[in-house]
Amino acid sequence: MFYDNKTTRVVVIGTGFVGSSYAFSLINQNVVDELVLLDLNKAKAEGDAMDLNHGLPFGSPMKIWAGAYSDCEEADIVIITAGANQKPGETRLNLIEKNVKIFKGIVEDVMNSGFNGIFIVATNPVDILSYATWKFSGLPMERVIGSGTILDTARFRFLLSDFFNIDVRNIHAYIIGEHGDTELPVWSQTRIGSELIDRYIQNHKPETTKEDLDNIFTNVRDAAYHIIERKGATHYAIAMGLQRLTKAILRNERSILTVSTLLQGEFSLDDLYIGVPAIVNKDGIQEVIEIDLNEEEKKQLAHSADVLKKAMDPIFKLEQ
Ligand SMILES: NC(=O)C1=CN([C@@H]2O[C@H](COP(=O)(O)OP(=O)(O)OC[C@H]3O[C@@H](n4cnc5c(N)ncnc54)[C@H](O)[C@@H]3O)[C@@H](O)[C@H]2O)C=CC1
Ligand SMILES: CC(=O)C(=O)O
Repeated sequence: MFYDNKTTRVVVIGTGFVGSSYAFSLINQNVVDELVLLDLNKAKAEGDAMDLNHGLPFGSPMKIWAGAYSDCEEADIVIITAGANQKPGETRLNLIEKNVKIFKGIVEDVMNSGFNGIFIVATNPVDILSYATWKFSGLPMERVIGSGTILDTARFRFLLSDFFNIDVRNIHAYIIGEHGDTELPVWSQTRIGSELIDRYIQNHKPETTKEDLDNIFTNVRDAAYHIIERKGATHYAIAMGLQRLTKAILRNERSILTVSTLLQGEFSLDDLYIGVPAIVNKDGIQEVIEIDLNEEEKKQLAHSADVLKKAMDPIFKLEQ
């Protein structure tokens, strides 16, 4: 891996909007030595590999090719961005049946290659497909990571930064729960610089109303609908989030990111993947950070988990 000078390899399965934007983000950040692109539409993966290779004289040396499942054997990370995306008006949960079927085939093919690295899952509904990948692969939960609410947290931090006119890097805030309609903002732990948000408002922007804050969250939760209505897909920001997650793994960064991971009693939840803060290192998930939630946030998280469980139960009962 990168941190111990071994050649690093990432395989991207699904080079649509998200997969190809992720590949572009990876090469611009000099994150990996070898990048393999794989798609059902082989010509698309080949075209992307050619196009990205032609950019290398402007970047750093690396190898990029359109490959096959056998290339997964040597991969540190296989990232799955394949499958259906939402059409205008569709929820992420509407995609469950078709994408679980696609995932069964993909994960089996990856595992048959002898793959023994870390899966990152981005396809929606991402919490349920991460759980499916964990089940289908038989890998330890540490090595199957969903993008979870990494994107929602970024949207939240951006909108807070915009509202308070403060550098986004000084906004410390999390969205947790389902990457979807039942996600929640952790207002009780939100900080601007080192000040809790309530105190920051009192001291610096006392005209802020509850409605202002509610609007910020609503725009986070509904961002995908707003973007899909306008351009059919969201891909740049998630690509950058996936690149950030990849770097945290390959460089053993121990970054705290709101990823989708298996809960085993944390937050009083069990046997589901859901977005929560966790430390990410070279082995994947090092530890879930069980942040303090207030009573309302606990209820909202329990509701989000309940909605996910109800959506996934029929699928996984059928699988058994
Ligand atoms: N987790 C997150 O925050 C986000 C997740 N997404 C999700 O990412 C997924 C991909 O979205 P887009 O890239 O916009 O879709 P897209 O339609 O542009 O790309 C999907 C690609 O998957 C390929 N594919 C389908 N079945 C395959 C298989 N069995 N093997 C290999 N490749 C296969 C297709 O040929 C296509 O190139 C969707 O489920 C979308 O909802 C999108 C944005 C953010
Ligand atoms: C599509 C999606 O999941 C998002 O942009 O949040």
